Amino acid sequence: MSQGNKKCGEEEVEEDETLAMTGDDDDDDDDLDTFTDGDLDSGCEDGVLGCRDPFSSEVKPRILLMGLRRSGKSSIQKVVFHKMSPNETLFLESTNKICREDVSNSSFVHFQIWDFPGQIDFFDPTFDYEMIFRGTGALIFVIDSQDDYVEALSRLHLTVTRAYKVNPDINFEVFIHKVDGLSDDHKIEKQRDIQKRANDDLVDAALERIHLSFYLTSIYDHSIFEAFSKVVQKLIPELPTLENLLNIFITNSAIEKAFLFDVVSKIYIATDSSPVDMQTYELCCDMIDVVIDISCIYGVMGNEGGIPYDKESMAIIRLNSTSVMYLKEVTKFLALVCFLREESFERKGLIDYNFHCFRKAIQEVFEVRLKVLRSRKLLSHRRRSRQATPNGTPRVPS
Ligand SMILES: Nc1nc2c(ncn2[C@@H]2O[C@H](COP(=O)(O)OP(=O)(O)OP(=O)(O)O)[C@@H](O)[C@H]2O)c(=O)[nH]1
Repeated sequence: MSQGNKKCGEEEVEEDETLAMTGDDDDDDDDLDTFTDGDLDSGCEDGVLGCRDPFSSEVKPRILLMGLRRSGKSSIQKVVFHKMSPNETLFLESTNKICREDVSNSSFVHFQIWDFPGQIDFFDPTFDYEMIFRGTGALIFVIDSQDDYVEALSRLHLTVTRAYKVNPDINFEVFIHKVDGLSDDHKIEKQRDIQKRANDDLVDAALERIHLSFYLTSIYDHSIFEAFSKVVQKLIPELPTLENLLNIFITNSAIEKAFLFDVVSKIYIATDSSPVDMQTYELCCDMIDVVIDISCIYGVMGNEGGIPYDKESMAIIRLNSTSVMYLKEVTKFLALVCFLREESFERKGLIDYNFHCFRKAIQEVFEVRLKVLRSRKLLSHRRRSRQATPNGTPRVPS
């Protein structure tokens, strides 16, 4: 099914801003001074985006997209989060500013993506890279596998070592990208070579403790969604609980595989502990496309104009391999997609009952998360008000 349904995808993005870099700034406590006033106003009011909030990296982690020019960073962002069709990315213009975007699709998927222009020197003294790396959850470094990657590897090394010094908790993710043009053997060979060289560079710098994760990706198939799913999953603190709930659900319902999907982005935020088979994942993505496309055509649009996806959303697809795919709404943004044998599906009543319990448990996890977020906000609000005098000016330390 088509991935180019922009209408369905548009709602996922709360805001899309382009930040301009300005001069340097010594004040470590106020990250935003590195950007223009306009950006400050539009992007970070009340600490909603958490830029001034010391807990921001936990509340809304940043995912940085870095790499050389034309490696495919903007294309990845557009295809995964804007439903742009891969062919349209041919016409994307080169990014010349840092583009920041808030992704708040679901109760669990909340983060900011910062797309960096390939040609900038982010170690320029006027550029506050410490501020950027400090609030970062994951750094995705994109390497164009169809190009000579010697320069990309040295830039990767520089980026990773600098970032690690500022924030050792960053997850370093390397996308060996544009592998659609390579044969299977060639892909494996490239991955092995890139992985070896990147790790050797770290060993030479006595930084072997830095862990790099590698993924073979392309916007022309589902590999980019799968890789992004894994990157995002590492940033979800509730992941073990979600996996556990899925394990309990599938064992009690004779289901073979279950994914918890963020419907808009098709990122799966959790799955049970059995291994993920790429074909199964692709079928699940296609099923979501079918449901959303059919709902867009025949469904009733809500007042908010979001995707036509609600409590009633469900679908059953019988495959000719005697398997059944079953999709059900879990929350406003999440769907459970299951794979099971036809004979297991005869006990649909039991599956639906177990699903009811599963959904309730997910909602409880979500409520706990909300409570934690609220208390963090309150805490940072109190800290800020303690730092300010009644008329709002900063309190001068006595
Ligand atoms: N074959 C192939 N081409 C891709 C893939 N991803 C991106 N491209 C192409 O690569 C070119 C550059 O993509 P961009 O997304 O603009 O690259 P960028 O890294 O954002 O570039 P800058 O903004 O200059 O830093 C475009 O023509 C894309 O169509 C892929 O997975 N496979």
